[in-house]
Amino acid sequence: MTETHEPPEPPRPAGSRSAVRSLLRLWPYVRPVRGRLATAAAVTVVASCAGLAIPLALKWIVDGPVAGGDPSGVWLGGGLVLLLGLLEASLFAVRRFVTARPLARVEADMRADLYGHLQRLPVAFHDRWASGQLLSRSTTDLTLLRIFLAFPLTFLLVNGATIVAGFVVLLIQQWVLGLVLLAPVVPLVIICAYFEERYSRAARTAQDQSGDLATVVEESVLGIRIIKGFGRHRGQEKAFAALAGRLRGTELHKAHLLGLLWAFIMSLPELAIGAALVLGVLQVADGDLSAGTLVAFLSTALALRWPVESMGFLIAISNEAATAADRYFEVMDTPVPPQETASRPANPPARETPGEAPQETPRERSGLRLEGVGFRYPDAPADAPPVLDGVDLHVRAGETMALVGTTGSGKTTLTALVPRLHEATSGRITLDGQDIAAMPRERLRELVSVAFEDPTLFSASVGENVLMGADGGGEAELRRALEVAQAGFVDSLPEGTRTQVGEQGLSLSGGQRQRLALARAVAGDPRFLILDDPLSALDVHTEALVEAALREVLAGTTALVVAHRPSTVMLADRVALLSGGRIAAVGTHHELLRTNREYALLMAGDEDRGDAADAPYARHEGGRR
Ligand SMILES: Nc1ncnc2c1ncn2[C@@H]1O[C@H](COP(=O)(O)OP(=O)(O)OP(=O)(O)O)[C@@H](O)[C@H]1O
Repeated sequence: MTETHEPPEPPRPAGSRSAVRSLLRLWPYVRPVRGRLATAAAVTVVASCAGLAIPLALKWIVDGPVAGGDPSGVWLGGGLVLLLGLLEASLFAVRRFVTARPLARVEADMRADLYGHLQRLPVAFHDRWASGQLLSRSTTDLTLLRIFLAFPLTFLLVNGATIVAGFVVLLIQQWVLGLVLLAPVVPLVIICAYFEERYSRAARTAQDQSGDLATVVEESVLGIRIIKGFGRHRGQEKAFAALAGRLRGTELHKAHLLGLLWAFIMSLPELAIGAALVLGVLQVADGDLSAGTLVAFLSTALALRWPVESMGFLIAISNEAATAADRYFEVMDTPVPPQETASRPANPPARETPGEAPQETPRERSGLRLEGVGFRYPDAPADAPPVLDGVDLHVRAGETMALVGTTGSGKTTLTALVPRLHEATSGRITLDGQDIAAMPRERLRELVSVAFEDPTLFSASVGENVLMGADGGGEAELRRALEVAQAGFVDSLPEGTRTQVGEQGLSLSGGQRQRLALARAVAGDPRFLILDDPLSALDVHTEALVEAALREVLAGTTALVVAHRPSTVMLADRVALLSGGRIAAVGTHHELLRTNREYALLMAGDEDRGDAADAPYARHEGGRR
């Protein structure tokens, strides 16, 4: 952890883009509610017309009953104005009612689609993207889009139409004064175009920065023990303050731009209204214009103030919504590998098609086989050697193979290829003779179960966490899995197996979490078991108990177990040594201790000491330190 903590950069778009084009991409989601939105727009138009009719009623009152000294006419006119006002207000309320529910649905649908897509995207995508960026896209950005659809979208159209209709009314009333009011339109259009481009850029930066901030907060919350343990809270605070300061700067820049736009949008029309007022008064004085027409003209012009002034923040929100749409579709446009939805053709051709029961003969129970398997991480530097290069390994059916190698030799990477968390870049992997590349995902998940070094648990009950590994498994399955993992401690939890474990199982110890993760892996009796150093957090006594129970499970399973310690290696029938991206040696623990210097050094926990070649390997024969 460094003082100037920088979250990984998410992919950011280059160049400019059209806000309209970005927003048009929302159409598939908006289409089902288009009727409601159109109704809301129509209601808003009627409400705006009611508002625009008020000045006309005023003109009638001034030129008619007021000029003619008719009090009952004034009362009638007053009543009419009141009615128009009430109609306008109630129609705006109806608009809200019509749109609220369907737009909440649109937001929920978009969020569900994003979540579903994230689940299908490969692990490599999640390795590359900061979690805060994904979090902010699925929360703040979608809320922004709902707000846009509920308010600015309708009002941009309605206010635009109101402005056009208002100017037509103004020109009909008094075309010279109307032209005076129209004069600011050209400079305002130029200013808006200038503003739009700059505001879009600032909005994008601000939304990305708030995603970065979310990443830092999330990492700080998850890593709170490390931060406290290393006394790094001041450093984290500084890093957070730096990022928050940058976001604040961007928000201020946005506010500055918006303030400038508003200043123009408000002052230019005001100047035009002032000029029209002076001109109108002179015309009334000359007798060229009736006082009623001037009142109506000015009332109409004033009624247009809100639609004109609102354009500033409507454009601003629309820009932010366009940015939110871009950010949303950047994730949604990331293609899901075809294998996530269907099997890909393999050589030899797949022996089963999705949905079919696997065709299997005893001859095909050939275990787990890796043939010429190579792998390179997609974001690895071009000149870096592949992590795995021509791995050949055969784990016989029912056999337990330990996988050992120095730190960073690629053990975890290799184990991740079997459940296809990553796709091998070359070679092939077969399970009982079936190429996993041609196997439907569901089938692969049924066959292979995994437990990783980092035992992630979900915010759910202990039972639910364990039975994730056994679709439809019941109490008996749960008990058996807990027993194998020596996880009897669950019975002393407040609600036994129904106890909720917190985010990442934080309320449990590392060893307890590891045992639950192991129970999850063995529940459901998988035919193939992949365990990545499953006993590393256990004390010697518990480890021995888990090993004894695990041995029974492993007896009927084909297993690949990443091992760092001789005690874990002792669970295995044979051991494979991964070195230089390949399998350098395969044999029993004792054979390799005798014949392979690198293996012997590894088991001695002394891999870096070159002069230890002649160390008395025999002392490890017992398998335990
Ligand atoms: N997501 C990733 N992107 C790029 N490179 C990665 C990624 N994950 C791991 N690597 C690199 O791949 C190599 C193998 O890593 P891996 O985690 O498989 O090693 P390992 O043998 O399991 O190590 P350990 O014993 O410490 O767990 C390392 O050099 C590592 O830096």
